[in-house]
Amino acid sequence: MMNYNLDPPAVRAQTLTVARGPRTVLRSLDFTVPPGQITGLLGPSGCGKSTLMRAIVGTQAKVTGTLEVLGLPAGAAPLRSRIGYVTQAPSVYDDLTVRQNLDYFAAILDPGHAAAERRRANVTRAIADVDLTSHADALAGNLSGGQRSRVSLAVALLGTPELLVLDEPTVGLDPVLRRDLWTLFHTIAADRGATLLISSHVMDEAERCHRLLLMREGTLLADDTPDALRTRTGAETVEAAFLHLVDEAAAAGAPEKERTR
Ligand SMILES: Nc1ncnc2c1ncn2[C@@H]1O[C@H](COP(=O)(O)OP(=O)(O)OP(=O)(O)O)[C@@H](O)[C@H]1O
Repeated sequence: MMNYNLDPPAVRAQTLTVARGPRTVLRSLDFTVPPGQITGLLGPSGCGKSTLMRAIVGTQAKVTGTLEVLGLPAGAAPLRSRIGYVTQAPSVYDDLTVRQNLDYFAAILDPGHAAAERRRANVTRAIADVDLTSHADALAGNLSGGQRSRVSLAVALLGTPELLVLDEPTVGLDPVLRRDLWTLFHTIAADRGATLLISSHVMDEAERCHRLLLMREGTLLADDTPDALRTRTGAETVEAAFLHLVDEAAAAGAPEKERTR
């Protein structure tokens, strides 16, 4: 398929390798993440999704190879305000209200008396973005799991980031909340032109992404659209396509593994 998107990629990795302790957990990855789209990072638990996200946001040590984010080396200081990152554990203070949580993070992001008005507007907008306006004055400790996840997401949206990196944002949520969050992700991509990189190990969420990076054991099995993956493998679902690629890689890689043992 021709690629008419001439914008520079939001993320570009070349021979990206990451070690954690004595183990190599990402092995020579080559991929790009196109701007303004939702890219899903999918693979089983422990395959390296969080490690890859940490490398992209610049919090991971022992990264080698090339990793450019929004045209700059990953971890470069100017990227801090251009990237929103939500980790798996919601970073929310239970003894503060939703608005107070947002006020706190806004003060770190955009400090100073002169910025007070802008901070207030950004906090109100971020709360509205995640549909929590009616709960703005509720204590975070009294919110449901899904609402707490949305507070974390609102924190990430505060600085109107160009790149949102969301580590398993829907884990543990019921199907209705998961659907609502995916609707919100699509709205953020469409309305703001933001790039979203979203990890999940739930394969049905893959169908909601524009593009997919399928991972297994620190390697990339595929970097494609859901449609192209299904067509290429003759599978009906992305899950079946993933399993097909796992079998294919195992068949191709087994002798190599034996040789390097
Ligand atoms: N602090 C650490 N020190 C050493 N190895 C680690 C550390 N954290 C993770 N690992 C290893 O790195 C590999 C990749 O872990 P990572 O958390 O990136 O996987 P993941 O795909 O995000 O998993 P999950 O879906 O369960 O969150 C795993 O084998 C894990 O055991």
